[in-house]
Amino acid sequence: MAISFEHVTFTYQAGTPMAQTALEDVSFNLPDHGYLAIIGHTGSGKSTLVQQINALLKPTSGTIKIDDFTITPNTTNADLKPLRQHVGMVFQFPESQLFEETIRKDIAFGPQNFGMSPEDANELADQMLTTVGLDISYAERSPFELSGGQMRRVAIAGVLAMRPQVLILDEPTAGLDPQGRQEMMDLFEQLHREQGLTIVLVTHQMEDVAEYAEQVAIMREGRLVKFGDVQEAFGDPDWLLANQLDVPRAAQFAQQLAKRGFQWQPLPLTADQLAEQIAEQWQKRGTDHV
Ligand SMILES: Nc1ncnc2c1ncn2[C@@H]1O[C@H](COP(=O)(O)OP(=O)(O)OP(=O)(O)O)[C@@H](O)[C@H]1O
Repeated sequence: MAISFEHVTFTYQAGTPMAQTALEDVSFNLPDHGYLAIIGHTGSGKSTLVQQINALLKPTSGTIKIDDFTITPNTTNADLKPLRQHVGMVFQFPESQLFEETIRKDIAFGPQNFGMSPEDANELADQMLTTVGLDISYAERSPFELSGGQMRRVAIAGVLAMRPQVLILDEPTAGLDPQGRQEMMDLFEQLHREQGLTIVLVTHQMEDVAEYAEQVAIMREGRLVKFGDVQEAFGDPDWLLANQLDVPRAAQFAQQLAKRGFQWQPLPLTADQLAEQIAEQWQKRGTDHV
C-alpha cells in the first residue's frame, strides 16, 4: 500500500492549555511495497507519526492517503475500521499483550474477532506460527512457557494473522540479544520481499536502517527534516553528525579509507557494500600495476 502525508499536523490535547504539537506540517510519499525507516531523537514525533498511519490518531490538520483510504480530521471511526485491518502494528515489547491459554488461541483471536470461523482461524494460526519460524508443535502450549524472543514471534504471528498489507514496527528488536535481533530483522525482510508487505520501522539502530530499509524519514522536533532513499539520505555523514545522529559503522570506516586514497561511488553503508567496493578497487589497482 502506498502512503502519502500532505501537510499533516498533530497536536495532543488540542484546544486545551496542555496542548502539545507533536507533528508539524509533515509531507511525504512512500511507494507501494516500500520499506521505510523512521529515525530521530526521543520525543521527535516518530511514534506519533506511525500511529497516524493506522489511524489510532487522526491528524489535527492535513490529509493522509493510504491506497484508497483518505484520513482527515473529520474521518469517522467507522470509516477507519477497514483500514485498521490492512495496517498491522507491532508495538514495543508486543509479547506483553499475549493473554490466551494457548499459542494457537492467541494467534487466532484477531481473525475470529473479525468474523472468521474457529476452524479457519486455527488453521491460519498454525500457518502463521510456521511463518514466524516456530514449530507447529508449539500451538497447544502456553505462550508464557516460551523465551522472550519466541513470545515476541507469537505476538507478531497474531498481527500477521490479520493479513495486513502494511506492517508498522515500533522498535521491534528492543531488549533482544544480537542474534535474536538479526533473526527478527531477517523475518521482516522476508515478509517484505516474499509477501510484498510495506514496512514502516521506527528504530534507533542506524545499522538496521542501512541494512534493511529502502527509504528513510528523519524527524526532528515534530518536523520531517529529510525523506528519501537511504543511500541518498545517508550519503552525507557530516549532515548526520551535525544532527547528532549516528553514522553507520561501515560508512565511518569508508570515510577513514577515503583519507588513504579509496574512492567511493556511492558511499558504502553496510559491510557487504564496503567489501564489494574494496574488492573492485583492489582488482583495479592490480590491473593498473600490470
Ligand atoms: N499522550 C501524549 N500526550 C501529550 N503529549 C504527548 C503524548 N505522547 C507523546 N507526546 C509528546 O509528543 C512529542 C512526540 O512524542 P513521540 O512519542 O511521538 O516521540 P518519539 O520520537 O516516538 O519518541 P521516543 O523515541 O522516545 O519513542 C513529545 O514531545 C512527547 O512528549
